[in-house]
Amino acid sequence: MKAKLKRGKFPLEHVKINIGGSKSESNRLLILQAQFPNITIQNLSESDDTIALKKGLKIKNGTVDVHHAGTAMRFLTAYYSACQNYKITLTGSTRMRERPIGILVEALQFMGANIAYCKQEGFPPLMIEGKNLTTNQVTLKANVSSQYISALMLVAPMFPDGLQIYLEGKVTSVPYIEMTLSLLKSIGVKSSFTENTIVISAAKDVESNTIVVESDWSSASYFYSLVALSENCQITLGSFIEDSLQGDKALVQIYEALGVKTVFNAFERTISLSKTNNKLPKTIQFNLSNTPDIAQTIAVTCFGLGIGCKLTGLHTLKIKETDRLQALKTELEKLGATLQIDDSSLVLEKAARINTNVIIETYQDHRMAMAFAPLAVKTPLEINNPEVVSKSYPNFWKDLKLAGINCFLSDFSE
Ligand SMILES: O=C(O)C1=C[C@@H](OP(=O)(O)O)[C@@H](O)[C@H](O)C1
Ligand SMILES: C=C(OP(=O)(O)O)C(=O)O
Repeated sequence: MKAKLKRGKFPLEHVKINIGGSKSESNRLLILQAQFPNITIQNLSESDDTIALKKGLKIKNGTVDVHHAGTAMRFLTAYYSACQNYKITLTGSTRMRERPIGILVEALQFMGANIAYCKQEGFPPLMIEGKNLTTNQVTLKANVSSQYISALMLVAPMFPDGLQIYLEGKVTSVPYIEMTLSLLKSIGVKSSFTENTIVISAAKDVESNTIVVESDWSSASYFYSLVALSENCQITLGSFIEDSLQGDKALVQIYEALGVKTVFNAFERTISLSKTNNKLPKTIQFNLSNTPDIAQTIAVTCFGLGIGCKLTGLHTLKIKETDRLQALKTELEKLGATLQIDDSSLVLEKAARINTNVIIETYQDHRMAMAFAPLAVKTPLEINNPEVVSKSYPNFWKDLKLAGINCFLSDFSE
């Protein structure tokens, strides 16, 4: 498939888009609901990653394939390990089999889990035989992926004496750990996170509880970019709250610097994005170690605006759906950008023009497709394999159309 994108009637007036539930919140709540069935979840994400996790939770014996879903892979590894009598081979896409999981597996093995590598040590697929885990103190490296930590936290209530987790090294993607902590607290599980120690109490049951998943801030980033790149545009997005559990709400401050104003409407649970007349800086600098998923969006916005940027704290990008730093460099260079990358940062120079007739490759990464799409406001664009967006945002192309971009999705194989 290919997506041909072109600016439509733009700007549109009164655009209102309902973005689906956060996949991060949804996948945590599903693991908790598997332990405490009296939790009710509303506005659950419809993303592939959530569907993969949901399917996985129905299986006790056999093979589970989570495809590209990092959270499903990590959270289910911990969950199956702690469920007595489960016997699962847990696998994923080719890329998933290249994404490291050794830190989590070692921590679980230390706690008594029965996990073996089916192929390469340190990587999926895994063979897991569930049992009661009792060792309730564990130390693990915290600078590679916060998902390993959230995975342990989510099964901590199943341990007879709860769990104490000690974090080694500089903790990465901290807001995701805080999100896990908040959700545990919201269902009544006692938990704390101070400095490098997380403590979570055991819980056999919790009070009945209905939790409404907030919409996905990472998905909102593409509309922030669209507004930033347009001359004059206003978009309302639902349903979002000021007191979000999602670290990517940092978009509000980051895009303020890129000329986008956010107004929260607490009653309607919406945000309205509009263009400010503020003079743009020549270059911006952000450390994104708390918000890795919006790095691609920000880099593309800066390129489209013709301003430079220095983005640091990007050490986790190499082990995501693709090597995102390399993918960004290759695709932005096609468009005429000059940029340097190293293992944890990206420096983009101010660009004077955007090359036309460029075809963007997506490398099986939903965020490559979605981060480049808003550039269509500036120049017509083609994006290969647009179907990748379903990993986190199945309605992305429909919603982009609502926002005034003509999206023609078809198979151009002829
Ligand atoms: O816990 C989560 O829901 C996530 C944590 C982050 O991963 P890392 O902790 O690996 O950076 C983020 O990139 C991912 O999209 C979702
Ligand atoms: C990195 C991501 O997801 P995951 O690690 O859960 O596959 C993402 O959605 O950008």
